[in-house]
Amino acid sequence: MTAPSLTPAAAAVASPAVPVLTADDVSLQYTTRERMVTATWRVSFKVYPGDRFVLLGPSGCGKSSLLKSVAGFLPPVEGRIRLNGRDIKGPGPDRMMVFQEFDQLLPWKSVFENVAYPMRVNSRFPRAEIEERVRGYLDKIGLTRFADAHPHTLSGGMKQRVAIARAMAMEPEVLLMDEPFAALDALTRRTMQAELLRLWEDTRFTILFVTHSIEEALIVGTRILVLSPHPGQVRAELDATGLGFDSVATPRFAELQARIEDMLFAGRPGHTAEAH
Ligand SMILES: Nc1ncnc2c1ncn2[C@@H]1O[C@H](COP(=O)(O)OP(=O)(O)OP(=O)(O)O)[C@@H](O)[C@H]1O
Repeated sequence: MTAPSLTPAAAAVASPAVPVLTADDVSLQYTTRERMVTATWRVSFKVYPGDRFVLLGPSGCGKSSLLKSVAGFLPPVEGRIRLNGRDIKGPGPDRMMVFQEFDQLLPWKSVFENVAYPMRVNSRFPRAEIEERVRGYLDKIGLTRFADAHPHTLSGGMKQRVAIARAMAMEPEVLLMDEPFAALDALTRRTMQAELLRLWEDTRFTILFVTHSIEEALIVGTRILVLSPHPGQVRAELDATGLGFDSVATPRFAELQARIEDMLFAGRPGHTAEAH
């Protein structure tokens, strides 16, 4: 009897050992008229289905550039990025991005239409399913009552929720999140982190999440890639499985936090390893 063949995506889900996303020795550069900037230098990592994979590092280490490259907007000058075994050649609906900025929604469209928009301009789902899918995702993020509202009437947190619903509704292979909560106040940021974890518990989607907050990385991430300052190189990959809000005061959380701080700040003024 021959084994049933699986699509690359289905095969990746069937075997947790098959990465959904692979970056091999990825170097990224920008060439402007005045100079050439190396954003990352030979960065490698693997993201497995259901990972909440965090890229963590100081400002300018190339986190956003890596995300842009995975999204298909910035080809590597060296190395390869593959999604389900295929080289990334450009943007696609299998990788949806959530940004930090509150102005990522279309201001002239309602919340409902914002969430529906990528589905309407893509053939990923049958037309007849779109409305139901939008309603389902608005319900998931608690914004059903605001379906007809326009973005300018929403708070920052609500706008980010809409952006997350819009990206999730496409059911991408990887959800790309570029400091999605960085512009929110501390309280709303916590709420949104908790909400993301709740949504993840529901469907275990794959997330590639960029942050420069060590605490956020430990709360949100299952695996953390620590990058050195500019140009970004891999310092370490850490397992943060099982950590969350409940573990903020635990020895394991403190130990990982201290290790990351040492990696990022050792030798800098004001940093002493004994402080931990
Ligand atoms: N469009 C661009 N043109 C030229 N240089 C750029 C461009 N975008 C980013 N860079 C440079 O590439 C390097 C990496 O930038 P990137 O935004 O990826 O870092 P980051 O780690 O995401 O930083 P931050 O946390 O501040 O957003 C920086 O030196 C930055 O100045």
